[in-house]
Amino acid sequence: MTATARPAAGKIPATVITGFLGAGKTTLVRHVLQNANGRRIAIIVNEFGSLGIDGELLRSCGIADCSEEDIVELANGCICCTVADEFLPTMQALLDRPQPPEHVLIETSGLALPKPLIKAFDWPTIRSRMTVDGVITVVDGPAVAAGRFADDPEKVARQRAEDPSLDHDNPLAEVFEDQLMAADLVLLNKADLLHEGELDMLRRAIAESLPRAVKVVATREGRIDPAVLLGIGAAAEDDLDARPSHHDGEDGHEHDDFDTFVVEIGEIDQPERLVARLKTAAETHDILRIKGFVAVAGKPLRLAVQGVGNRFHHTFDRPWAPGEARTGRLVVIAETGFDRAAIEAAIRG
Ligand SMILES: Nc1nc2c(ncn2[C@@H]2O[C@H](COP(=O)(O)OP(=O)(O)OP(=O)(O)O)[C@@H](O)[C@H]2O)c(=O)[nH]1
Repeated sequence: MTATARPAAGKIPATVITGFLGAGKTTLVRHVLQNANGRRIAIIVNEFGSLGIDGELLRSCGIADCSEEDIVELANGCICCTVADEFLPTMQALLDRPQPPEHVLIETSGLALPKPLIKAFDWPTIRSRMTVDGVITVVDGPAVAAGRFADDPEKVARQRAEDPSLDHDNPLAEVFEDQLMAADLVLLNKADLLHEGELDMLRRAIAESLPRAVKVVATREGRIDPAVLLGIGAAAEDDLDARPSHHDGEDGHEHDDFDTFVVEIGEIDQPERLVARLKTAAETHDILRIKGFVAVAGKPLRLAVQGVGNRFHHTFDRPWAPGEARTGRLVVIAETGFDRAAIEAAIRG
């Protein structure tokens, strides 16, 4: 890769990759790693659920330049709420390595608000040595086109009638908008699932909804030249006011709008049957995200399963390791209020 502009005073640049559940953040990170051309990149991966699926997916993708120690997982919680306890010590440890990384990519969980994370770069110990080079927001194009994050006007009117002080009724919309408003660059991903007309319309609508001029680029599987992503030189930690949030003025935020659990399943016979059950469960229970690994009878390889809304994808990713229990584990994320027992039953069949 051509050397990208090094931000001020030799600070190590960090790129924050945000975007709603399943938008394509891990896919983008993988693409950047595959095209790093020897650049020493460290990855911090944060997940909402307690299982580190994204870290696993990145580790199993067989990129020569990417060693295990360059992927640091912050699972079990949301990075925006664990900044002091987990994120800052992790960054400190990276900086204190004999050979610190040349660039740090931070993949937030799909439910994280990016602003508290950007603010953390203002802490004195980090500020002197690192800068937020840019915030990249990955958008699930088809999900936006389907109105996934749009308000339901009737519901809003009903709720406002009950509570006139209400700011927003829609937790999905709120997270999605916070992620967009923090962006230095928006990737309108999954362009392969949209028509040209839809792409143009979405590009315009997203650009117009942003508080400042930000480029919106259509991508497929995060395929974009890393030179465009890295080296933006935004110094976002100095520019927080330009990135409004629904949670400005609050001390923290709650994640009780969303919940997650893990379903354990034994060996399955046919991936297609499992996927059919998952689809039905996702549609019936309005599940936002399902992902994990499953063992298939007679197969030495582990099956990686991914679902966003009712769109599923499965692929064998790596052999089960010697001594590793062939137990399937699927993370389920949905808005709170779901029927866990019914979802588990529907998935197990
Ligand atoms: N059709 C299509 N699928 C895509 C594209 N990019 C990613 N995907 C698929 O979308 C699913 C989710 O992708 P991820 O990269 O895991 O998404 P993520 O944002 O990291 O997900 P979370 O970490 O759970 O929030 C996977 O099945 C990907 O293969 C794309 O451009 N087109």
